[in-house]
Amino acid sequence: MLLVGKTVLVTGASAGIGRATAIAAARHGADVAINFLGSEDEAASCVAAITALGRKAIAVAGDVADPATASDFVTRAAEALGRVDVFVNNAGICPFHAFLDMPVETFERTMRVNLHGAYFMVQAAANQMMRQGQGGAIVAVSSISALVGGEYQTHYTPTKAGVHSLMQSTAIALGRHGIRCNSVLPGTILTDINKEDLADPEKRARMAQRIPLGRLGEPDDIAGPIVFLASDLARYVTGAALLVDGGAFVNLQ
Ligand SMILES: NC(=O)C1=CN([C@@H]2O[C@H](COP(=O)(O)OP(=O)(O)OC[C@H]3O[C@@H](n4cnc5c(N)ncnc54)[C@H](O)[C@@H]3O)[C@@H](O)[C@H]2O)C=CC1
Ligand SMILES: C[C@H](O)[C@@H]1OC(=O)[C@H](O)[C@@H]1O
Repeated sequence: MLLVGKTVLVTGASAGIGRATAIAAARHGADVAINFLGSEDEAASCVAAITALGRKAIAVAGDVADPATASDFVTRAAEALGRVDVFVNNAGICPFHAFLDMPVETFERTMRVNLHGAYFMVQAAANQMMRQGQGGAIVAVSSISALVGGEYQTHYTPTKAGVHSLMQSTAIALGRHGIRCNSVLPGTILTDINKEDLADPEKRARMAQRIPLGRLGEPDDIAGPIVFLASDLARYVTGAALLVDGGAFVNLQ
């Protein structure tokens, strides 16, 4: 159990990697607050899974693209659970689209959710950790896409590079306060974000073949590394980026 007595906040946690992370944190002894947008039922199901593990949980609705959501989420989490020790910035979108006719709205929405949202959420969480005066850990879900391109992800990959860069800069800004900032860089993980893109069995098989570990990832493959970075086992790790991709990145030829 790596997070006993900690309070963990996760954005976009009603499904996918966020949900797996929230539940893994509870399994490791943490109380958990989740931010979500959309399905109340999915959020309630995540809360139920956490409380079934004997931990406290709350769900707070909010669009991370709105900067006001950040202070609302952090304030309500701290009121309900007492404090904020770990913040996981996970919420994200990837509406696949070609470059040459990228709609302005798609570009701007992707930036606002993935990058602006991360910025204001991390800032709000860090300010709460500062008020508590006992340090903390921030983990951002970046991507292998911070390191490589994607033909239909020209709006998305810069946000993931941006999130990775944000962790490097906040690691410097917050290190003296005992707040560690790291990112995880998942490879391709089977979730709703890529359900449509990977619906073609040939594409899916081609992607899996490129992965030395022989399969696409699942949300729990990412939850473990996030829990590790959030925990005191990683107490001297800050400004780091942990690639969690089954070996895909190094498999050039
Ligand atoms: N699935 C993959 O292959 C990879 C995913 N990632 C990143 O992982 C993170 C989680 O994505 P997945 O679990 O894969 O997809 P997902 O679609 O299952 O989960 C995304 C979550 O973010 C929430 N969300 C979306 N927009 C939001 C907003 N404006 N405000 C609040 N919540 C919002 C969604 O409701 C959902 O719960 C994203 O940041 C994504 O970029 C990174 C690398 C690979
Ligand atoms: C959504 C994509 O399948 C996924 O997102 C990422 O960040 C990965 O690089 C994959 O392209």
